[in-house]
Amino acid sequence: MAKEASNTNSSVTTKPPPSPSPLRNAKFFQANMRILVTGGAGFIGSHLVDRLMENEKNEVIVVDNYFTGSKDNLKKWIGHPRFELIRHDVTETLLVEVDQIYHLACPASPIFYKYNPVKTIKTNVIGTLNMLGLAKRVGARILLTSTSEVYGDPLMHPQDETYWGNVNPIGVRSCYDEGKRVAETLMYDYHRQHGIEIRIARIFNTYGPRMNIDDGRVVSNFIAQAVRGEPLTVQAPGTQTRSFCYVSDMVDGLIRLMEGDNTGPINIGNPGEFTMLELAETVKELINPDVEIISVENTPDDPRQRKPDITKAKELLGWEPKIKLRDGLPLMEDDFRTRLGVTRKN
Ligand SMILES: NC(=O)c1ccc[n+]([C@@H]2O[C@H](COP(=O)([O-])OP(=O)(O)OC[C@H]3O[C@@H](n4cnc5c(N)ncnc54)[C@H](O)[C@@H]3O)[C@@H](O)[C@H]2O)c1
Ligand SMILES: O=c1ccn([C@@H]2O[C@H](COP(=O)(O)OP(=O)(O)O[C@H]3OC[C@@H](O)[C@H](O)[C@H]3O)[C@@H](O)[C@H]2O)c(=O)[nH]1
Repeated sequence: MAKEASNTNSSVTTKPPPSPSPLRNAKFFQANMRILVTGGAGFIGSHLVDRLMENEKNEVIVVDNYFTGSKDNLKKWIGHPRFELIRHDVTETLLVEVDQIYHLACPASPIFYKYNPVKTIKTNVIGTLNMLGLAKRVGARILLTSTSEVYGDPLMHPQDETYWGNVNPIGVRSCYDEGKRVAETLMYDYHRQHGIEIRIARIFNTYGPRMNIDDGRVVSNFIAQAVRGEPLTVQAPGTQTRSFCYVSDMVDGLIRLMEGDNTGPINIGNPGEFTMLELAETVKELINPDVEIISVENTPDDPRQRKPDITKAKELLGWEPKIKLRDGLPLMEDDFRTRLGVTRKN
């Protein structure tokens, strides 16, 4: 069992972690590392699965209820002897024997997480409890994909992990923001009370191929609009900022966090910060200079600024993003053009 040399509150750990399966130490049977990815049919999850499957020592089990994910994202692995796909909702208990759990299951786009807010809370709270219960039973290490939304509409800029956030507890985004905050609390309580090995990633806005075309998040919206020749819808005022991380960088950060000795929470994101108007102008310039940029109404509680301080990720994980927005957008454009069936004009 790896030593728990965590960087934050884990010095208060009271119990040793549960033992993993005896097969780990078996003399004649070299078991593969068996890894569960919840939400593995989604955008980040499917890219993570691709990377994990590259290692021949890994067996990967995906559970997903296909609310926002799709089997299509995993089609190259279906039928592979080291891969299993299970239709399962994490709000129900799950019994599988695994060594690591990447717990991603949760709708991530605001229009989807607000669609059924009670279900979003259940997914974050009951779903995380179930995965922690599983980790406890089988002695697995568990990583939670938390979010920059735990900082709410931040009063500290850029945000580092010591900031406790500015979150509306009763707003339309609370099902997600507060749900993830409780999920983080549960992770730490299982760690302190039961010795579970935990990892918490606070993910900032991530983009890349395989995002749902109608996902509703800003990068996928703008790219789909530019490819279709429709106006780019900047939600007012357009001066709000976000920092966008390309998905391959994100997956690299998640794996480093899982494999390392630090519990987190650790921000994983790209500190390059843009207003939504700047993003629209960049997409227009790179993808379709003929499209209009229009201002549309915003939704309540939209955070006004967001940028990760990634000092901790650099120091503790040796990680920093490599792909700049201007290089990542065209990679995503290719994927969207293929799926939308719209070729480039010469
Ligand atoms: N993409 C981002 O910018 C971002 C930012 C911060 C945090 N995150 C977190 O990363 C994770 C993945 O995000 P994503 O962008 O890939 O989103 P996504 O919506 O593409 O993927 C989420 C996956 O979880 C599945 N799912 C949802 N509820 C489930 C349930 N109850 N049981 C089983 N499966 C369920 C969905 O069907 C989908 O496949 C989420 O936990 C999200 O909160 C993402
Ligand atoms: O068409 C659009 C969509 C969105 N926007 C704006 O773009 C910004 C980003 O919005 P998105 O919906 O992409 O995402 P948000 O930053 O609000 O939430 C995101 O951040 C953290 C993650 O946990 C969430 O999963 C993710 O969706 C917002 O200011 C929004 O008002 C537009 O200007 N136009």
